[in-house]
Amino acid sequence: MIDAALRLDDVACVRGGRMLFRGVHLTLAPGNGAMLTGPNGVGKSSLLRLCAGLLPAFTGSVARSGGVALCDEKLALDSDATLHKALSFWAAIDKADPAQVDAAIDVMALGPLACVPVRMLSTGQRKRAMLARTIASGAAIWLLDEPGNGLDAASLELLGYAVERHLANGGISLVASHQPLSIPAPVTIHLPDHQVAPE
Ligand SMILES: Nc1ncnc2c1ncn2[C@@H]1O[C@H](COP(=O)(O)OP(=O)(O)OP(=O)(O)O)[C@@H](O)[C@H]1O
Repeated sequence: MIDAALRLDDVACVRGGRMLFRGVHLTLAPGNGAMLTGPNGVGKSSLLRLCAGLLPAFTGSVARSGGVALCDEKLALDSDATLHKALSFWAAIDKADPAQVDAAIDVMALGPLACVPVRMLSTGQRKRAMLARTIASGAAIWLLDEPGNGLDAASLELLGYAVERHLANGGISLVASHQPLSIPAPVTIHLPDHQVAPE
């Protein structure tokens, strides 16, 4: 992950004909974490999609170096497969070491559920499974959209620990949340500060 980098230069985003934000600058190097804050609808998910390359910037530029994992509200795990099999499927596509699946399951304390079909997981357990998928991917750049949704206090601690370890290993994280989260992120982009005032 030595070469991981994420850089936004003067980025603006338009969706549905409306400018959501503009003038966003961000430079993240190995070991750097940032938070993306603001109320519902301000454009946090849109900015993460921009960073993932799934949405074009209206103006400005987005540059990435290293693999990207976007963890949002979509489950994207085979609901009929066991958790271990569903995670292994994606790890193979990501060309990740299969051992990383077991490690990710451990990090998110999902060991007792490894043989349970994904469809039987609770809301919080599914969220932990999606985070485990991100961890197992081995991607350098983690884009986490509301990763605390549905997590209990113990799971929130696991999330904080996982991000901390990822950064210590030279990864990068950008985390969108409308609620405070206890995760390492010295940089904050508060999106309401980048909104265009209505005329
Ligand atoms: N595909 C789309 N086409 C048009 N507008 C969209 C599209 N997706 C999202 N929007 C609009 O863009 C705005 C920002 O949405 P976004 O999901 O980025 O906000 P958010 O800050 O992540 O919100 P939340 O905290 O509720 O998740 C919203 O007004 C939303 O309706």
